[in-house]
Amino acid sequence: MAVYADVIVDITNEKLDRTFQYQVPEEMELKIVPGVEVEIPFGRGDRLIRGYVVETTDRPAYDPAKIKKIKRIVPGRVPIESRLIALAAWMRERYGSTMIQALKTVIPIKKEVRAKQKRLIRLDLPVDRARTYLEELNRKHCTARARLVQALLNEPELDYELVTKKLHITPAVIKTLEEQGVLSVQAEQLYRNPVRPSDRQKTQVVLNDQQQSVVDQVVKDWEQGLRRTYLVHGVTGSGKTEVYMEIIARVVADGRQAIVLIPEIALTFQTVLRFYQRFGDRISIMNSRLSAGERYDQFERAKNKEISVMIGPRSALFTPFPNLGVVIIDEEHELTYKSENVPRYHAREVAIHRALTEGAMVVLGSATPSVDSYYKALRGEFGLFRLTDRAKKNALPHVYVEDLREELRSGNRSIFSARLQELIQDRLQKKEQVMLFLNRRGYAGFVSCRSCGHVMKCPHCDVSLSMHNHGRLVCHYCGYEEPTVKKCPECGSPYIGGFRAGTQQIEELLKKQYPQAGVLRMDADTTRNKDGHEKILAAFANREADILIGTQMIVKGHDFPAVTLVGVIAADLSLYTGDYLSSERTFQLLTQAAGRAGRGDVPGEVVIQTYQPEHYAVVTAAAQNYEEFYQQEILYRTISGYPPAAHLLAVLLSGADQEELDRASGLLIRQVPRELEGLTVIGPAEPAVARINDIYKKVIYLKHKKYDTLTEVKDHLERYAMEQPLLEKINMQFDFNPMHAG
Ligand SMILES: Nc1ncnc2c1ncn2[C@@H]1O[C@H](COP(=O)(O)OP(=O)(O)OP(=O)(O)O)[C@@H](O)[C@H]1O
Ligand SMILES: [Zn+2]
Ligand SMILES: [Zn+2]
Repeated sequence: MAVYADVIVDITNEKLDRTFQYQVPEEMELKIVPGVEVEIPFGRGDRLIRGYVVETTDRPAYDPAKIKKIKRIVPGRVPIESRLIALAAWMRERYGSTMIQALKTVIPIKKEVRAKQKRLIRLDLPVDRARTYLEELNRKHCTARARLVQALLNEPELDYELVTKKLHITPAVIKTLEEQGVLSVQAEQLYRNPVRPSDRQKTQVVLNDQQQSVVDQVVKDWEQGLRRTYLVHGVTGSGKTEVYMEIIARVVADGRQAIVLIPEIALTFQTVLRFYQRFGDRISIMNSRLSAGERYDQFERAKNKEISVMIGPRSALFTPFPNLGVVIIDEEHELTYKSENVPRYHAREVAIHRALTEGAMVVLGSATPSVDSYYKALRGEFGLFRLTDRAKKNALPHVYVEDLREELRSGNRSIFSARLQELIQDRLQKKEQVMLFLNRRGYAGFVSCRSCGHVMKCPHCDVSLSMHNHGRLVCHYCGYEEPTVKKCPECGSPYIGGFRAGTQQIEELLKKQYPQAGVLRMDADTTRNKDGHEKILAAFANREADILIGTQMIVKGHDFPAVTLVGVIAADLSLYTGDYLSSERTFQLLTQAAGRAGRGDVPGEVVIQTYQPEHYAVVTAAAQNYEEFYQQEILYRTISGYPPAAHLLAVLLSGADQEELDRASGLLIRQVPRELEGLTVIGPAEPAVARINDIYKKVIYLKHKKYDTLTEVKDHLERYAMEQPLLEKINMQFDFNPMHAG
């Protein structure tokens, strides 16, 4: 059978989907795979040009007699483009998508956008005068200006964006200082080739024994040509970032490049500055605010080896470094590493695959490693290192767990426990700051008893049931339903229902109870406007308010030294999100929230409020005991057959016509090859949100011990869908080991 190849001739073009089909000469058949660079006759004159194979097929797109033949495979070194196309092909197969969707994920799209001019802020005062000025600002409590001058004293040149977005300083403040002659704002050209006056040696710390031992072992492997994945489990503040930088420095010294993935929310000014001080303009920072043009420029600079280190969120993983040496993934447990767009890839898996094919290593780091990575580390798949001590020796905060059932029993109906109220009062008096955290993630419609803590769960899936609009309790995995209860089946109490508490409600209560307190609220409502996010954080950093209320947006990466109390209003909100990750997520959120308290000189306190004080996620988080949490959690995953003990594939179906969708999902579920041993089929069920904008949704779950079995099923369903007219009207997407609730 003849084989045809779709070839792309200009991958920098916006139209990645413009491919041209060629016939593959028989002798090349085994070598023609996605990514291979080929020479092809092109256009009327059949002039020879180069292109890349993106896909092969046995179906000709048009009359086979008119399809030209590939001339030859371009010999020599495999260009980075080839490797990225091969990576896209791997992602397509592993996660399920079209080749074009995969290519668009991996390859930056060049648009005719004029890149915005980058600006730089430079200190214009001599250092001693700047110091005097800083003292004066501090005396007058001009906190925003003081913070900027302090930052400029640490690093005399700063990226403008960095200062406004990450240091939370408003343009007005910069303007004022500029008018006073303290600093000047300059344009990009100067930025690109800056004279770097700062003495970098000064900022380099001496690694402690634990840190040094990690670096030594990784470097030893590196020098011996061993390429592995490592997991660094280090408590908050244990100095993981220093370890990363040391490893990067070693790799860069060999002429290789490094990618550092950091969740955008944790990509704070302090972090960026540390990399900047160490590697100067060999680094580049990526964030989601960059225009397509800016992103493209950055990738070009990476390809041309103008930079050696790329720092950014998930998509920075595709930086086209020609000679990649290491990929670092900080906060590797973060959900944002899993893409919510097709192909729904996980950056950790893709990083490991990319590293494998390019001879690079991978370093994962977290204070609360994902159960998935820890499982692999314990099995020897990843090298495991532990950093058990804080580098600066300041103590971890004291954690109180407050039982909300007890509060109810003793007549306290407020959403603040007696302990939290007392501690808030104390901090207001001492003029220290408080963060209150409502861990609402996604849709949490669980039903629980406020008297005994009982939670309504699915009898088949061991996840919490969700209350739906139609007044029934539904399991998001298997579709099991039961009527809403009026009385607690455990204790008979009438106080059973959905948990309802919003950030706005908390704000109103606080204002009533502590009229003297300045309160800021950060949630989807208050951050809707452009820069709303930054303005709130800036105001809090400037101590314009005593209390900051927020959702998970406030727990990550922000360093507020005056915060000495953190309250978690209801740990239960993330304990029962109706999916198998809820305990893991809760443990991480509680640990991270606790990590916000006592970053300065005064030790911190944390109050965790819950109806389930005996839940292992709460107990182990309060004790800061990861090992114990992991042991309990892996037991649950193993018994219930959830990842990493088994793999889960969600087949997401959607369509505008409910009746068609029902028929299509019925057809599809009958196509699942049930004879495959060990395969569990669940559904079709309604997901958490069963209808959005009049588009109906259904989900089928497939479970198996082996990932590859699930990709086989996926391939089978894809083929079936292409031939079945009804399924053409239905949108079908695959999500392997889904991480987003519902
Ligand atoms: N060996 C060291 N000697 C002195 N200070 C250190 C050392 N290593 C790290 N530090 C300092 O300790 C603080 C915490 O270090 P770092 O941010 O690297 O920790 P981390 O593990 O990445 O923290 P987190 O998990 O909170 O992000 C930083 O201020 C850093 O400069
Ligand atoms: Zn009860
Ligand atoms: Zn169920």
